[in-house]
Amino acid sequence: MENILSAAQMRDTDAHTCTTFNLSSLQLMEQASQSFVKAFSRTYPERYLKIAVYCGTGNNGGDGLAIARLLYQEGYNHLDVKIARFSDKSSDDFDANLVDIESSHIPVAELKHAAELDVEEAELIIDALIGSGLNKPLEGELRMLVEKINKLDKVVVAVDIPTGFKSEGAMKLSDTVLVADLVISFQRAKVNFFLPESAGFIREIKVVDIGLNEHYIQSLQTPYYLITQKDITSRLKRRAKFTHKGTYGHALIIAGAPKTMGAALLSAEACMCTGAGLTTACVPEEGLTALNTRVPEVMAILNENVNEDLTWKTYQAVGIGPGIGSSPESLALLTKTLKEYNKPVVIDADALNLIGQHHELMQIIPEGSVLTPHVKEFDRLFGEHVSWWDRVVTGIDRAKTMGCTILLKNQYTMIFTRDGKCLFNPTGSPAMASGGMGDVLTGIITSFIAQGYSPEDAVILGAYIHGAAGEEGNDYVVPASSLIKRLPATIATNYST
Ligand SMILES: NC(=O)C1=CN([C@@H]2O[C@H](COP(=O)(O)OP(=O)(O)OC[C@H]3O[C@@H](n4cnc5c(N)ncnc54)[C@H](O)[C@@H]3O)[C@@H](O)[C@H]2O)[C@H](O)CC1
Ligand SMILES: [K+]
Repeated sequence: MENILSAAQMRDTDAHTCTTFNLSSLQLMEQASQSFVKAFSRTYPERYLKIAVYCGTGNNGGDGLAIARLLYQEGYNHLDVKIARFSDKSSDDFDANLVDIESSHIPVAELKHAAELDVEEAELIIDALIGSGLNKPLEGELRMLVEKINKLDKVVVAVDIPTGFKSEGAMKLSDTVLVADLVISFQRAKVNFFLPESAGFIREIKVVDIGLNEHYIQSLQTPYYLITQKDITSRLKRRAKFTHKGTYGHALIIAGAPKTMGAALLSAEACMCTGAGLTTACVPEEGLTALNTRVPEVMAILNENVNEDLTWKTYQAVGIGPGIGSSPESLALLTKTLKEYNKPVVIDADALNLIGQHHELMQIIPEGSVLTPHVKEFDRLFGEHVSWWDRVVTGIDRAKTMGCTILLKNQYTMIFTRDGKCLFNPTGSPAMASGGMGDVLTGIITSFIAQGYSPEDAVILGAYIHGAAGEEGNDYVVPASSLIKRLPATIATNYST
């Protein structure tokens, strides 16, 4: 997994890299600027593009000056630099780069006030005003300048971090941020890039290697990690020769009510297609024909007969919740499951809402269980939150205190582990924003547990594979039932590469 660093850890790595690699901070700035220019010229190869580089007077501004010089050398000759000099402070490396640029042919203008900016001829603006050094919300002249640039409606490419964007901590949608079409960020994505509030400020992100000491970075402690494909390949086990259905476990999916049988069908079919040796669905009698017709591979027990028909030890994994509703019978079934199945349970949808309404059930959730809420279910369980950052804080805390893995669904789904980490899943697409997706995920995770994966690995694999299957084909929308059909192939591609 890739660890995600705080701004302070980034500064620390910066200094450590200079010492261990015998580099000056100016040389590191040059490396970072070269990496930016490489990524920039791949995205915007047109050398006639009119570009304005807006620089602050710290190291982000220093990068901006070096970037302008390097772009000019690369043939981007319709280029000018604007320096926002709203204070007397400047960094040494900014000053050094200013000397270099002043001896070049690039026009440089200094703004002492935001009001001095009237027309902007450039088609594209490079934002090098402030990066990771942001220490308070934008105000005064800088805020006015950023608001003015935002109104220009130009393409904006930010250096490292958009000006005014906090790399960690709670964001407010009312914050003033220079809205970026693209952020070319140094070495690691910043944690707030993964939270939904960032959508209003950032359209696309590219992370470039600037030559920081990776060995050192990996030694740094952080609660935040990004899941990579390697984590999936290293976890997924091949199906060995001479194995049989008994090798891959028997999963029980408790789902569905007469009017919401679709949830049970999707969940059970996803469980089967993820590779559980056997899948049984516990459903109402009204759903039996649908189940037998739609997924003949899945066996059934009737939820009204559970007391006679259910033998817990038959099942290596149990998933409960999709479409069960909130009837007293569902509450009784959930309570029975949590009390009697003394292994981890995958808890989703209506089961989470029932726990939200009957908080005493929290106490009987088996150790190691998996909770898979979407944002509303998360808030019903743990209380209202005003920002996604606050949810991250709560998720980390609750996963530890409950001894459970909590998966909070999102564009970058967050997985809170029992040992206090927050893992971001990179796969998935807005095409997956449609009904039934969560039911499918419950089936996938339950299936991986039945096959012998630990609940935490099952969640990591489940979130990644679910998202990867949704991305395939780049479709406008992926109905949950089509995603299920892709699962066997998606799993196979991820263990064979
Ligand atoms: N390891 C790396 O990632 C490298 C990063 N580089 C670049 O350096 C910046 C960070 O530079 P720094 O000098 O620390 O800060 P900034 O340039 O972002 O900010 C300058 C300065 O601005 C002041 N300030 C902060 N908040 C406000 C505010 N709200 N209003 C007004 N002024 C404000 C504060 O005093 C800051 O110090 C990083 O993003 C990269 O672009 C290196 O070039 C290479 C290695
Ligand atoms: K910036």
